[in-house]
Amino acid sequence: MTTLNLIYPEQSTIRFKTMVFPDGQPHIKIDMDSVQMLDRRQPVTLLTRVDNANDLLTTLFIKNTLDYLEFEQVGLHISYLTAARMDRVMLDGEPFSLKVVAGILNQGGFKKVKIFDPHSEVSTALIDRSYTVTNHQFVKDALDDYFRKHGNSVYCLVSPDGGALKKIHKLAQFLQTDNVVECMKERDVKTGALTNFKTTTENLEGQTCFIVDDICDGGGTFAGTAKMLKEKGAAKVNLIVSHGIFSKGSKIEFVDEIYTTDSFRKVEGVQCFEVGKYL
Ligand SMILES: O=P(O)(O)OC[C@H]1O[C@H](OP(=O)(O)OP(=O)(O)O)[C@H](O)[C@@H]1O
Repeated sequence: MTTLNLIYPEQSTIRFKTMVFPDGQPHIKIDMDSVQMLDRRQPVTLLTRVDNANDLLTTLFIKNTLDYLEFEQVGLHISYLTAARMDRVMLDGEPFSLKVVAGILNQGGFKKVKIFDPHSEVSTALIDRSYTVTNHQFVKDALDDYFRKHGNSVYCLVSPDGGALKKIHKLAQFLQTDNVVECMKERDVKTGALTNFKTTTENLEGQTCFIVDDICDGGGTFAGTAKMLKEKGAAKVNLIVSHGIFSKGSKIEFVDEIYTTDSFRKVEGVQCFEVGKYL
């Protein structure tokens, strides 16, 4: 596969240099020697994080460069998509950010777009020719790693809220388990405050729980959920999140171990897998 890999440049088939001009404009230069021998009718995949406005612009600049070079089939693999959480107008006076980001990506005219564990189906609904790459294999790898280190034990998968609930049963099917604990939380979208952590599961005595979700930002969702699970007897509460932002650090109260990927950035102090394997 021919790749232009911004996440792991050393693995890129097409070599390039990225830079930022003094006025802040991002720029890319493709090493023409590395494209000379390529058949431009064959597919090229651009792998990138789209975690800020400059990444978005760089992505479109690269597509434009490849268009000029007459590559015919350029696909885009996105490890982390900025604004994926803003999948509706949350409050009057705020934008529908994901719609804007999707509109920009659609300008690129990519042949196919794959997104690793997007926050909701709104991303693939708005982005042309786009597909979700599920978290299934990543979660399986995390569980295998955990049980290799700690020995096998009875475990349950936990969905912490409504967003995660939509995905957890397909994951459970993939992992061939039916031990799923459904939880709920409430978020005040004005203040971000989290309250009302609850679940209908009564007893988790001795269980090893794995909370599975797309993003850990400040970690409040997971501290609140883990506290509740431990009050119900859980022996261990671990967290598996595809995208580790960890805006308040990677130590989360009541959570024992954390698995994430470098989809957003490489995270120290937790088990951080390379996202490239899953894209
Ligand atoms: O680490 P935190 O700061 O707690 O944020 C992470 C949570 O935020 C997002 O969900 P959101 O609250 O937007 O709800 P939803 O999944 O039900 O849409 C995400 O899916 C996590 O559940």
